[in-house]
Amino acid sequence: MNAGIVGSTGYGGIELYRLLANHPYTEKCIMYTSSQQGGAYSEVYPHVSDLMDDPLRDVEEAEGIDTMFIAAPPGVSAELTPLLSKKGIRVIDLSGDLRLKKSGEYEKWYGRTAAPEEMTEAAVYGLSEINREKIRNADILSNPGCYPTASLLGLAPLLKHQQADTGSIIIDAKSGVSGAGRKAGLGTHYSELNENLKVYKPGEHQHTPEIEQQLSEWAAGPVTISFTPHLVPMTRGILTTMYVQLNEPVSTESLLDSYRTFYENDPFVRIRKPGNYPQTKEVTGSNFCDIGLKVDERTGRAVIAAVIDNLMKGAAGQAVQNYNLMNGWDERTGLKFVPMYP
Ligand SMILES: NC(=O)C1=CN([C@@H]2O[C@H](COP(=O)(O)OP(=O)(O)OC[C@H]3O[C@@H](n4cnc5c(N)ncnc54)[C@H](OP(=O)(O)O)[C@@H]3O)[C@@H](O)[C@H]2O)C=CC1
Ligand SMILES: CC(=O)N[C@@H](CCC(=O)OP(=O)(O)O)C(=O)O
Repeated sequence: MNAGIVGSTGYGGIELYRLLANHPYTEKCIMYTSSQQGGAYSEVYPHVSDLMDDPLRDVEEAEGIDTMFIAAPPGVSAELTPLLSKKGIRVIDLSGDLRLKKSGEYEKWYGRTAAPEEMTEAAVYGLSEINREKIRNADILSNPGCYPTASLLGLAPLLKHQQADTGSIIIDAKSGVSGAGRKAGLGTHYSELNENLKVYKPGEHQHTPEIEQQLSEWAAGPVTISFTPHLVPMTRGILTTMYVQLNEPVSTESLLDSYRTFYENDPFVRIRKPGNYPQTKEVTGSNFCDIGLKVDERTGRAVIAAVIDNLMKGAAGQAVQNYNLMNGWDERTGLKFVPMYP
């Protein structure tokens, strides 16, 4: 099986290379660029010297590829996916281009022209644990956003079991700076970021409709959330802390039991014990999503904490998990990493 990476020079691209280089069923990995054709990949990333010195190529020349991973800014996949599909190449898109199904939503939140409707319709939303059966048959896979992955995995059991007051959901999210990509601007300059913490895009972040779309499907009715992301001075990691009013009283122990049952066949979701809340460092470099929670009996709210590595379960890791499912392989193939610690 041969794979290609569009956007290979970015953070999502280099993380995909790290995974595919060790993937037993991927013979070749071809690296594409829109700006640095001809140069060796190891010139962009010297840490892969002697491992990947192949020249970077132009995607227009793509051939002999079975699956193309697209890890490029918004708008690229909307244009490229129809062309690749026509060539019979399966697409796994890490951007937000194919995630929003409702007409007008992409234009509203991303401020640009949406992909052709038939592409968005054909794209399967790749939240692996929830959509496994559809993913197995996908030719176009839309990989979830980093914040939506942590938020949705943390909320799925409550929503699917109709235990949540769906008008009450607050998601307070924090991300490491690699989430902004390699070419991020001034806001990610060391001296702006170091010893600092800030809110950005409260109520207007592009992942809001993606989370609402999935929650509404589970709740079988419209769900509106309050979603506030924060930028944290660390390289990798996302922590989402979610506050949900419960419909009926339930104990922490019993809610944790129902989460454990819900995810019992999902090797990458780990549910913590009562009183144990996951930390971003505990999943770094791995494809795990770790979840801890407490029912605050005083307020009747569940407080749920979910952590992921934004470049792994939030991007390249989940993309490879979906690649495995699409090819009928064990979904853990090439992903059996113990998290890096400390
Ligand atoms: N970073 C993260 O944690 C996550 C990122 N994502 C999404 O994945 C995508 C990639 O993000 P990330 O790797 O962080 O971003 P980066 O900015 O690090 O890299 C993006 C890469 O895209 C390439 N690119 C730019 N313009 C074009 C173009 N017109 N055509 C083709 N390629 C282009 C660039 O490489 P070159 O100039 O060589 O072509 C660049 O290296 C984004 O859509 C992002 O939103 C999703 C989940 C998490
Ligand atoms: C820290 C940080 O800046 N994170 C990025 C995540 C972007 C992303 O993943 O964008 P799409 O999934 O929409 O392509 C952001 O908040 O915009």
